[in-house]
Amino acid sequence: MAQIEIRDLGIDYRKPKSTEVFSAVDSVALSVEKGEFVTIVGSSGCGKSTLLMAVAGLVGLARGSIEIDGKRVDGPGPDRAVVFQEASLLPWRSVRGNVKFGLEMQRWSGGDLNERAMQMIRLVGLGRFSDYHPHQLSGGMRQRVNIARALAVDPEVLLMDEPFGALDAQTREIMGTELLRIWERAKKTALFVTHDIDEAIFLADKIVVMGRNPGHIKEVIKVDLPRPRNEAILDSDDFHELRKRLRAHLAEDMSSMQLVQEVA
Ligand SMILES: Nc1ncnc2c1ncn2[C@@H]1O[C@H](COP(=O)(O)OP(=O)(O)OP(=O)(O)O)[C@@H](O)[C@H]1O
Repeated sequence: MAQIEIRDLGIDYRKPKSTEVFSAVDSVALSVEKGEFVTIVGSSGCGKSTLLMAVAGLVGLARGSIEIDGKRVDGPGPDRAVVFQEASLLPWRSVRGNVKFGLEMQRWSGGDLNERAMQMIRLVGLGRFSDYHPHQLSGGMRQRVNIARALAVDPEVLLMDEPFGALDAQTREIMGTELLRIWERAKKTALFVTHDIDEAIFLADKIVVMGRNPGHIKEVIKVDLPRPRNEAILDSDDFHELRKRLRAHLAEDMSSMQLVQEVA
């Protein structure tokens, strides 16, 4: 049995200042195996975040179902942790305090809590910075704290919405490699939304390519590149081939968007 099973998913939103409802995601079916790293790509507004938030239990479903380990998702739960684009850290708490915060919410306490927090901080490579406060960290370091906080509560599934979107290209690449190292040790199932084609390939066991109007899955591409991966893989023929395939998908979406704008 797959760990995440999405069947015939549909999500509707209300248009701003209107009673009219539109379908943001429709007829989405997806299976994700335990421990798999799945990236989600597609042009802006095609429903990537909506799909991720639905798995997080933060968006209501209009149609279909989502199951995690056979249990229907009907709201947020401790089996899932979300990492957003902006590191949402408490500025008055240290790195350790921030990581402990998530654990406190789940009623951890005492020495266990401190040990668990430090274990996660070391896992993301910030052992020396545990007493620093968010304003004393770089953007990449802040996102590591965010990831440590998400992993600390030991979720089954890690949901990431453009977690490196606000970082510069070089830091982003470093964070990608770091994330894979962490993921390989933490052995979590991961769903990762990104605009970046190279990032989508580099991280994934499989890539979900979404199309728009309404958001749907166009293709699921299996990535057979060997692991562990490093930047050298970006120059391999297989990587180039996958990049070409994804670019073609996105170009197709862009040209259909232009057509809609011209007709309008
Ligand atoms: N809370 C909301 N209420 C109404 N419409 C929404 C809401 N959230 C998203 N939408 C709309 O739903 C559609 C899908 O949005 P979503 O953010 O899921 O797309 P996305 O692929 O993640 O976009 P991007 O890549 O730009 O972040 C868009 O048309 C967006 O405007």
